[in-house]
Amino acid sequence: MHRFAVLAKQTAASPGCKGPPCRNGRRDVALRCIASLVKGKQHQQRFTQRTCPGRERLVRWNSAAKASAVKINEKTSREKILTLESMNPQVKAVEYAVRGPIVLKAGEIEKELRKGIKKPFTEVIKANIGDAHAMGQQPITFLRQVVALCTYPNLLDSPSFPEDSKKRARRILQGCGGNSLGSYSASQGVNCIREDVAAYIERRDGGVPADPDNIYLTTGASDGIATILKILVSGGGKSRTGVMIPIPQYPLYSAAISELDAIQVNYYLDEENCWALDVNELRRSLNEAKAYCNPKVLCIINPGNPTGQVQSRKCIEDVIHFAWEEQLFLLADEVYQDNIYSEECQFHSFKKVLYEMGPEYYSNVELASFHSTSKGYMGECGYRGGYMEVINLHPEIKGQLVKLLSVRLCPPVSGQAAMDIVVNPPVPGEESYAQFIKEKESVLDNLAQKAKLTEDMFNKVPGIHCNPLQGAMYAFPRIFIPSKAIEAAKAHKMAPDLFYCMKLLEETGICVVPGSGFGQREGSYHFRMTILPPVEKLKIVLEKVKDFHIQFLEEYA
Ligand SMILES: Cc1ncc(COP(=O)(O)O)c(C=O)c1O
Repeated sequence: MHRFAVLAKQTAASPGCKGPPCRNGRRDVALRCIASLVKGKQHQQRFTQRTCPGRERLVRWNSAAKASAVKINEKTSREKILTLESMNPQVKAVEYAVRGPIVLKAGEIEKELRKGIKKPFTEVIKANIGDAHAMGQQPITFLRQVVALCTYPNLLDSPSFPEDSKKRARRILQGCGGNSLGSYSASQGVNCIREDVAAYIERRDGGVPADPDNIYLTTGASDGIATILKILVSGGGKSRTGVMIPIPQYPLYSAAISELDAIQVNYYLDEENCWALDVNELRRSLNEAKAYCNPKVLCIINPGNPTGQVQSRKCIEDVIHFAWEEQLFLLADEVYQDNIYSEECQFHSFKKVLYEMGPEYYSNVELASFHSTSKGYMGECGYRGGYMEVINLHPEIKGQLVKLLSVRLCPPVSGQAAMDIVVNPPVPGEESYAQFIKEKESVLDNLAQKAKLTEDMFNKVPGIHCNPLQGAMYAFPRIFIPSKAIEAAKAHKMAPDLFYCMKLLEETGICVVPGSGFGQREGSYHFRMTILPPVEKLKIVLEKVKDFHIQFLEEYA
């Protein structure tokens, strides 16, 4: 019988009992007694019903045991090994605004709303992150059918699934060890999926060859980007690797650079010119950086996050030429390659432009480009699927890359299967084609409509200016913050745009990310908002932002 139960019985049976032995201060006994307090409560109830004379003593004993355990904890607890002072300073330096303080606050407000605490709004609208499904977007049926079949192959006998989805699923399963998504794949990814990725790239790039051996399936694009950066960073002092990133940037880059203790080298996008990338600015940034580090990586995000611009072919050529001239390793983040809304813009992959620039370029420039299941029309962020294509990599570095990837075994195989459907969707003549195209176009048309709506509505608000949203999923409007508000922000020890976004959240329930989380020119202020909410909700959000902004300007005039 449990020690406490025995003691409790004794106490109940004998009113003269001196109580449990933990009174003598023995730590082990007291700790065991504390562990049994829950059981003790059951006994207490029984004693109460029986009006047991030992009850009082038992209650006293319970509180004595609790008190002695607290003292023991005080005496025995040692200093933590892992503290803010002793932790990895590179990890401490990491910041990721997209899920930063504003999002924590949004979580707190949601909890308060659930508890029934009254607010000037009834729900928090999380327009802070590019998560389409979280905003109600429905999955692409064919993708989910294939993943479902791969996950539960018994469904392959079901008449509810179209034959083309079954064909895809069988092929993926055959590529998986043991015909199961539940087994590890090769570290570089399932072979047949890498073949499908290579075939997709060739189609996309008008026949420019792609070698499956250069394809690495990844845990979302984030994992590919972080892995390549890890291999690239070396040296100390002035030889430390400098990584050139756009400002504003997607904070995965600054976070990975901090974590690797590399040097962040900023180049600014030209807001006055629709966030275009100007090679003169790249040159300025590179030349300045050479004084304090060894800049050897140039990151490009196209279409841009948070800025939504789509680079022209000419601009891409200039960038490639610059990278070739300055011997920079190019990282082309192309996760929004399907998200182009402006009719004047077209997606050009860095790989294609590189090939078209001729052998001097395509045999020399080292390029890693990234794609993902998370964005586009599918928005399957949760599957953590992605790939990178790396070209002109030194053969020995290829070996090092595979070694590094193999330490983490493999990316999620379900994510690899999802990636396969992104690169190998139904084609004309297949049973699922019509539905697939309808769903895909519906999502993309809807996003295009919302991109235009957002730009137009923001530009009607005095003190807000929004560049055209040519691509991706975000607006990054510039906001005028009056000097009185800047002072108020200082008094709250907040960046002015964080102060603005906090107030927006607290007064309207709309959660957006301050521009300072992405970087912006000194003295300019922005926020990033996704255009993913359904149209009617987006209209409400934009109206609320408008009203808030006008009131904010009045308050701090
Ligand atoms: C520009 C950019 N690159 C990479 C990522 C990471 O995507 P994934 O979910 O594939 O890791 C994102 C996500 O928002 C992004 O916007």
